[in-house]
Amino acid sequence: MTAAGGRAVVLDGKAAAAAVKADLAVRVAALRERGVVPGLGTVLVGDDPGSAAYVRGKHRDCAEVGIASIRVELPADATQAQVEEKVAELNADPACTGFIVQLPLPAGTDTNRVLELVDPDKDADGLHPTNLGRLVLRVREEVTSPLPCTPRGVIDLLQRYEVPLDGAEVVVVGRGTTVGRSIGLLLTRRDVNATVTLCHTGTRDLAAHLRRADVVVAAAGVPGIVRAEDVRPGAAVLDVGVSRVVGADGKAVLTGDVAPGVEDVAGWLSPNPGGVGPMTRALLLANVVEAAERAAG
Ligand SMILES: Nc1nc2c(c(=O)[nH]1)N[C@@H](CN(C=O)c1ccc(C(=O)N[C@@H](CCC(=O)O)C(=O)O)cc1)CN2
Repeated sequence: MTAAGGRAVVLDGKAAAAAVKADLAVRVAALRERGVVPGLGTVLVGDDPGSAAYVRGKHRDCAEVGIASIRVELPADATQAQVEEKVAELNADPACTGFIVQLPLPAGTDTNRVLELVDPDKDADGLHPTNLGRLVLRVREEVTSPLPCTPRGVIDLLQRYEVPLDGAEVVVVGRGTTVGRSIGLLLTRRDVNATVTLCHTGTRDLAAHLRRADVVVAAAGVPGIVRAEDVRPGAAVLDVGVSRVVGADGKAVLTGDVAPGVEDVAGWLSPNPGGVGPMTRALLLANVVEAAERAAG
């Protein structure tokens, strides 16, 4: 499907996530018939309302597909040792077949140290150094270790809507851990075959990069950083950024990285909300189910 009438085709993440979850529900039922119950654990540290809402959403999704839920919560002033202890408990818990530590962790917590302590076989986020390393090493073959959820969601959406990726110029904006740094590894695998440029705050002329992109993945967390005048007509634009801004009515609203007007230039556009976010959640469940399937043989 391509754009018609000058407006972008919507990359509908809610519909795509529903399809992913329907498939997973069947696979979970098959696992349960074999006596295997996949279980997702979450570690939430602190009282950030956004993080708490994401974690609640993850457990709602689990209930939808038949995955068991294990919730661990710690106060914002939890020590590094307390966070590490919870990770160790989930590593040892047979009811937990995969888990995540909700990010960001409060200031003062060593995030990398925490992520390193997650058992790579239970790493539902695909962010353990071993799994990121496997992604680097296995660029030529089917990767069987968990993949980071948002990059996986971006590629799934692009492929579902048949956005051409073979030989495409992809510009990623943002070099964060959960998206920017790893997405290039997936997009440059031989079965995808895109060419990737990773732009960030040190990039000299972002607009020049954007203007030649066939696909833009905006994951900077800077509202409106991708402007209509910088998007090549017909390009696919995926809005992954999430920023909390205060609206005209004084209320906080979530906003993405893509400025209004891009929908009139782009060929495909993932809305925000309703685009990559729901896919991030659905592919987290996929990582949990696949880990349980691998463990069950
Ligand atoms: N351990 C992790 N922490 C974080 C990740 C991650 O992948 N693993 N990503 C983000 C937050 N995140 C998942 O945790 C996430 C963000 C957004 C959505 C989502 O579905 N958003 C909706 C809108 C929700 C709203 O309106 O409040 C959408 O885009 O439609 C899901 C998951 C940082 N932390």
